[in-house]
Amino acid sequence: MAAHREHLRQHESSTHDGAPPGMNRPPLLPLAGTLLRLSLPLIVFAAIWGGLGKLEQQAREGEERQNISVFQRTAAQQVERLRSELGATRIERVADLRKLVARVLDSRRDARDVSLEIIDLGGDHPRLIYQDPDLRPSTMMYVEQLVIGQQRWLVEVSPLPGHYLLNPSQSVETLRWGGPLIGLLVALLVALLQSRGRSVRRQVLRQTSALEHMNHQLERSNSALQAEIARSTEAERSLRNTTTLQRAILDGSEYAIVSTDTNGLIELFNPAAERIFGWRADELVGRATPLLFCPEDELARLESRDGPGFFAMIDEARAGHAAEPREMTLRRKDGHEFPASLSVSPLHGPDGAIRGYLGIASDIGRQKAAESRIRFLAHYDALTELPNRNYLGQRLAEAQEQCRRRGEPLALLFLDLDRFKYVNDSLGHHAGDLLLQAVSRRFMTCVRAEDTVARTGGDEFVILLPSLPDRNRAIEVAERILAALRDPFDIRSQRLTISPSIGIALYPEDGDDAETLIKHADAAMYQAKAAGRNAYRFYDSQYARELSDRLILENELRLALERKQFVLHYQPQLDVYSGEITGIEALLRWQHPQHGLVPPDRFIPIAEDSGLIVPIGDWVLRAACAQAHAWRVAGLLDAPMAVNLSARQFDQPDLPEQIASVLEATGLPATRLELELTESLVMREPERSSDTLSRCKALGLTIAIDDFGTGYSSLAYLRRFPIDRLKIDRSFIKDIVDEPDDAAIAQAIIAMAHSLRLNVVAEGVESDAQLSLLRQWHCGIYQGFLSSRPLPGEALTALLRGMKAAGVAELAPPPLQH
Ligand SMILES: Nc1nc2c(ncn2[C@@H]2O[C@H](COP(=O)(O)OP(=O)(O)OP(=O)(O)O)[C@@H](O)[C@H]2O)c(=O)[nH]1
Repeated sequence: MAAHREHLRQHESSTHDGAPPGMNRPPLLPLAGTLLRLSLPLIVFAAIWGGLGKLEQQAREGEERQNISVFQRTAAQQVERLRSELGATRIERVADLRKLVARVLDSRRDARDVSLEIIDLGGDHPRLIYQDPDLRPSTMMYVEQLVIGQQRWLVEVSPLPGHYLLNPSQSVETLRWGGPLIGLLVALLVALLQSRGRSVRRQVLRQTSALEHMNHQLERSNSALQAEIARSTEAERSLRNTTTLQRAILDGSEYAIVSTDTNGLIELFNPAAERIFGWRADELVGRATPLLFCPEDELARLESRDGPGFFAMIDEARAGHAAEPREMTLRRKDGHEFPASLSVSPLHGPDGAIRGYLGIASDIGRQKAAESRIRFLAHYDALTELPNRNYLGQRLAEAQEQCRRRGEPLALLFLDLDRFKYVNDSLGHHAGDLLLQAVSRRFMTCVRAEDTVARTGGDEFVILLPSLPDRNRAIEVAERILAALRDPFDIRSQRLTISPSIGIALYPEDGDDAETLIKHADAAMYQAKAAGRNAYRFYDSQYARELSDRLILENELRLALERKQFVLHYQPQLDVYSGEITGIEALLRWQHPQHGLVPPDRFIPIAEDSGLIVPIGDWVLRAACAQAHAWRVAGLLDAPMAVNLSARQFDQPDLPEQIASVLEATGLPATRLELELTESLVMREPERSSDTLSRCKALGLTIAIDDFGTGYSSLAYLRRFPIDRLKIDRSFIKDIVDEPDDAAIAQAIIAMAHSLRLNVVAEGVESDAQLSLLRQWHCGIYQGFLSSRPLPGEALTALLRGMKAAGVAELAPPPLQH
């Protein structure tokens, strides 16, 4: 209202001043305004005055014209009368005439209203005959010539004073004064009307502005009302949704939701509550909590057992606070108790007062079980339920501390099952698991209660023997374990035998801390494995060092490929008679950044054991094929390239496809690739080997058996394989000159190979004498230092270029002369 009044005040002041509020009007404007306001009355005044003045003028002129005509008529009558009166009389003299005239005129003086003057025009000069004594100069005059006898007179008639006046009549006079007066009055009226109009306009403006303001107010209230209506519609909708949502939450909740009044009488019991407590809602509504779910003595017990329990929570709810969920034991209808999480919070009515309580409970039995399982798994192995590596660490630390204090030794046995992988591979993982469980149980029978048997991973176990009287006790346990596993296990109706390899480390002599002890026991276990398995070994620092060197080498070997530390050396194979190059063998070398060229026998076994041989072998195959192709393209050499294959490579099911793709990638024809496989490799699984070799052979490759003679296999047996060549191991060639037995064996191999139509290559030929014997025995090809050491690719390329330039095809020394 105050704002409205202020608005009106501002509006009024703006309409009064004729300028918007806050604006300074120039001082001339009021004057101009006043003049503007006065202009209409002035115009009206002038118009009326002018109009009535014109009327007065016309009336006056009319009156004058009328007076003149009356006067002229009267004057003419007077003159006519005079003529008639004078005409009747004989006048001899002017003086007589004058007298007569005077007399005539005087006789009717009283009745007359005009004066006369008669002038004689008969003489030389006009002569005044008669002049009325009452004659007064006048603006009106009637003149007529009067001829009487011989006399010519000019009669001038003038009105007597007071007669035929030209003064306006009363009405004209009224008009004369009435004009300005009426003009003034009308102007005043106009001014009055103007002022009234302005005031009315102001009033109308004020009312209009007030109406507009009210209109605005109305619009505002209208939109506020509409917003309010929309809000309340929305609130209604959301309330409906909330109610549906609440119902859905109550029905769908996995938590038991129970609401009570302030006296603890149940009002609501949701489906989850029915499930959890075993009561139906209709059995409980109106009954009192909490005794339904927890008997009094149980509540008291809870209070004392769990500290601030149920009642503390209710007290908190009564105080208006939602209590933190508490874990407590609750009871089902059938009396069964279960661990639960319960929270109680107050329910407030619209006035803010507490109108009841809401309890939310969940059965945390499974959660508790899961927690205890997690706790268990943090310390125990899930499969065998033996302590795990983590828990072993704790126990070991405790035992060590105890032994240190007591000055007693301690033994750590590291056990790994021998060839456990085969159990998994042949009978499946599940059988492997069952075996691990059975083995664990047997281990437990071999130790005292204070000992710890832990499973540290896979098929590895650690047995901790604290407070040893002496090292014999460790031996005793190790032997007991070996003996315990000697009896077969019955796993899924299969009788299985498994043995362990055991490494033993002693505290304090083999290590002062847990990590070292475990590492050394592990190293000793490797030694037991190396010694043929199913055995135990005490830690031996020398052996451990070697093992550690080997591990270091293995790690370096893993990086060698990507660091491009491998190189190929090539050794030519020569015709024993002509000395021509009939083939090249690719030999792998490791260019170690610190140790220089590492001999293959130092790293190939490691590569094979670790599986690294597969990617390395693949690299060898590609590099050798690429080099052979390069020599062919350069026109330097067109002989087969021999590449050694490891067992792991050979075992790859898609080996032929891999070789085919390498040949395609490098461009080398299959006929220019020879695969060398050791005798023991192909004899491992003869059927599979035969199949793989046939598939390789089908590509067009040549197959050679390497190191022949070392694998104790019979040549007759080898015939079953699709092979092209035999390579006699250098150990047989080495002494053929001096050892007749070796010579006989070599000769026999060559002869038998010939009978089977196989080519024979003698390896490791270093002397002319050896070569000469080989020639005698018709061994077709040889390879060895005698002709060339294995050479780097560039060196052999240079050699081949030299031979080509010299036009020689033989690399061999000149044949010996006998
Ligand atoms: N069934 C089963 N096998 C497992 C489990 N953990 C690891 N293994 C297998 O156990 C085998 C352990 O093999 P290794 O110890 O390396 O080799 P091995 O065959 O025992 O041979 P050696 O130890 O050299 O005698 C691997 O094949 C793993 O896959 C397990 O929990 N259950």
